[in-house]
Amino acid sequence: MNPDILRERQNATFDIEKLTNILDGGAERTNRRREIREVLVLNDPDFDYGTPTSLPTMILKLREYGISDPVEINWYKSMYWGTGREALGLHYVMFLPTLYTQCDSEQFNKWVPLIIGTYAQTEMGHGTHLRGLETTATFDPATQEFVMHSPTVTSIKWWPGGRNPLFLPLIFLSIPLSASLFDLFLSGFALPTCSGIVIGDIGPKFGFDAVDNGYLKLEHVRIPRENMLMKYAQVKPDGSYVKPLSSKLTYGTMVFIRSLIVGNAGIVLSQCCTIAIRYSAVRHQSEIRAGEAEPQILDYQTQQHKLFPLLATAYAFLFAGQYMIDTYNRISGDINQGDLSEMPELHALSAGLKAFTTWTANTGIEVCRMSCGGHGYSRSSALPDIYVEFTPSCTYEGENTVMMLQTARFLMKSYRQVQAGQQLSGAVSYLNKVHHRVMAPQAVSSQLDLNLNTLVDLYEIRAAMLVELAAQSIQQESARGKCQEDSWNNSTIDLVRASDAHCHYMVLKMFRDKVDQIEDPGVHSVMSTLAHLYAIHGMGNFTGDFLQAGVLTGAQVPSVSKCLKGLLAEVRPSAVLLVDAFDHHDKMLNSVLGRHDGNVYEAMFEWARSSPLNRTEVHESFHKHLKPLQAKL
Ligand SMILES: CC/C=C\C/C=C\C/C=C\C/C=C\C/C=C\C/C=C\CC/C=C/C(=O)SCCNC(=O)CCNC(=O)[C@H](O)C(C)(C)COP(=O)(O)OP(=O)(O)OC[C@H]1O[C@@H](n2cnc3c(N)ncnc32)[C@H](O)[C@@H]1OP(=O)(O)O
Ligand SMILES: Cc1cc2nc3c(=O)[nH]c(=O)nc-3n(C[C@H](O)[C@H](O)[C@H](O)COP(=O)(O)OP(=O)(O)OC[C@H]3O[C@@H](n4cnc5c(N)ncnc54)[C@H](O)[C@@H]3O)c2cc1C
Repeated sequence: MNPDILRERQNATFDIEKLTNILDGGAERTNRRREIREVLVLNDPDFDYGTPTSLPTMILKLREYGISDPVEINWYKSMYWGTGREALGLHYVMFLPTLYTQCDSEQFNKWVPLIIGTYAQTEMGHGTHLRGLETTATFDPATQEFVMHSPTVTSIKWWPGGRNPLFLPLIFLSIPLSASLFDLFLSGFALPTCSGIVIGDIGPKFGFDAVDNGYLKLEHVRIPRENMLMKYAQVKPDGSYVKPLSSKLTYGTMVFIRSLIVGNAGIVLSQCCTIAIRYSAVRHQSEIRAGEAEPQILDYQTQQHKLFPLLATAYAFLFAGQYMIDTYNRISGDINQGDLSEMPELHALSAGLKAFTTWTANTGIEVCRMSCGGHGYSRSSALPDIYVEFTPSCTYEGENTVMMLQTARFLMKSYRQVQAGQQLSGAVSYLNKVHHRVMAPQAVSSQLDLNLNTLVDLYEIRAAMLVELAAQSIQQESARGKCQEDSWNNSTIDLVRASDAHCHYMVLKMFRDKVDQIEDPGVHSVMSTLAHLYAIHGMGNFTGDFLQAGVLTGAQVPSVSKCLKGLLAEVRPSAVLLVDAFDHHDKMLNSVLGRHDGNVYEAMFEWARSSPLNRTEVHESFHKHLKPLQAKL
């Protein structure tokens, strides 16, 4: 083991295993996750790590081991495939959940055990604006069929992931059927028997290469009436239409996946922090004091400033992910019982946190990569591949700006309810105080009150102020004679800023609540330090907001930076231990720089030597191209 890494792991001030258990949701979950990883994957003789041919093996293994719990499926898949996306991802996180939530019982029993499918909602002309989708579904009572058709080039279904070229069970959305906006259809197209179907691949992408994103053009293709997913809405044999409780129930799968993405952003950021911080502990470069040995780059304050706030953010997002999925499960359970009262709040929370966490993680991955210098640009680091695979999450499952505006819609509606004298509950209850809050600066002293609860309050006031400013922008636009829609559009910069601040406050609050639950003194102490770092770092980035909200004075601004520097130094001794607690296995991380043993240089040389370009002493291209040319010169 690299001596630097060894030294970093001595004198731990907290129990790493206990922190890993907290991240997993308990010791039992940690043990089960490791059992799946060590026994069912790594020690399985049939396991050939991540090669395409192993996809069928993976499916059969999941059945052989009786792994059916969605989270355990994901543990198995992520061990099998490492940090990359894989062809079945969409099947597990969109196709199956749609069947689970949108099929009636007869359809569920008929289809769920049997098929692998994709989710074809987006069209070439519309991804965000679902009410603009053009694919038609016309019911033919004479044959009890729906005629599916792509009337225009822009209506061609575009992007469905995992588009199996042989058998194409897919769920797709078509344009409105009477009062309902969308209905989901399951259409088992076995290509040889279905004319009128044109499918193909949409071509090379920025990444996401393990997933074959395709296109689908339908020319008056007929499918049985029974293929409409009928849990919430039905078309009867006589063609009459039974409306769903809410047209938004069709959007349920998107809410589910957005809820998952929040935690996934934390996982991906934790992977990158593991790589960059372990590497920074073994990389020596330049000198701090002339004549002395080259220091670990982790001892440079700038390196700590790049990485430690991201480390804190990774923990924050992992805890936010736990909160989000728990909230999703609770509210979707109520929805299943017919209680839709919290559906708007679930939509607003999942949409906003999905955008907030993916935007931040996306930027963070690049900071981690660049903090590793040239070796960060090498594929051996895994960081370029992680970035390429993660960055579309800012676009898919709801383009981030649009998602932030959905949250803003909910915030504006809540603000208006407060103005009308209503008492709010839930995540926006802080708006109840928006008119009564004394936004006086803290005590005159130039020292910041570092109590975590106080910091959460400051973020709450900042969010409330920005919500009010956005609402006032809309009111001012209306007062200038603009229609409601133009008033909204002319305020969308403020609206996104308000949603971002709302999400920032929510994430810090969740972090604080999680820290409050930690009983082990050592773990509580180090997590409290990270939560403070997360809050103070945010105050440094958005100082203007806190000044404008009147909760920070000009005299206190220098202490924000001073406090930040102190927290960076406080985290330094525990940095490697904090990434060890993420418990990412070398095989899954697949990074020469992020190895648990820190033996980077030896592994990098071996990695380079294994390159196909190094299979022969002299590359074949010399004999094929250069040598003949030299002979002619
Ligand atoms: C089974 C496995 C389980 C666990 C495994 C564990 C972990 C898994 C591990 C990793 C997984 C993590 C990450 C996944 C990684 C990758 C995923 C894999 C592949 C990704 C492939 C990508 C697929 C896709 O992209 S699918 C297509 C996605 N498309 C969208 O999201 C479309 C976005 N657009 C919209 O949602 C809507 O058009 C809109 C923007 C919301 C606007 O719609 P509309 O114009 O109708 O709405 P209005 O703005 O007019 O508002 C009307 C009204 O409706 C309310 N509303 C809107 N949406 C919703 C909703 N979803 N729910 C509830 N209510 C909604 C809105 O609030 C308005 O209400 P009010 O009028 O009252 O304000
Ligand atoms: C890797 C990947 C995989 C995908 N997999 C699937 C899949 O399996 N199934 C599927 O159905 N789809 C899939 N998609 C498609 C994805 O859901 C859409 O790309 C996404 O919903 C965005 O829609 P769009 O591409 O039409 O972008 P647009 O909505 O056209 O966005 C373009 C720009 O317009 C802006 N904009 C749009 N509307 C508004 C508004 N109301 N207010 C302000 N700004 C606005 C956006 O902010 C953005 O800047 C995938 C996409 C990617 C990248």
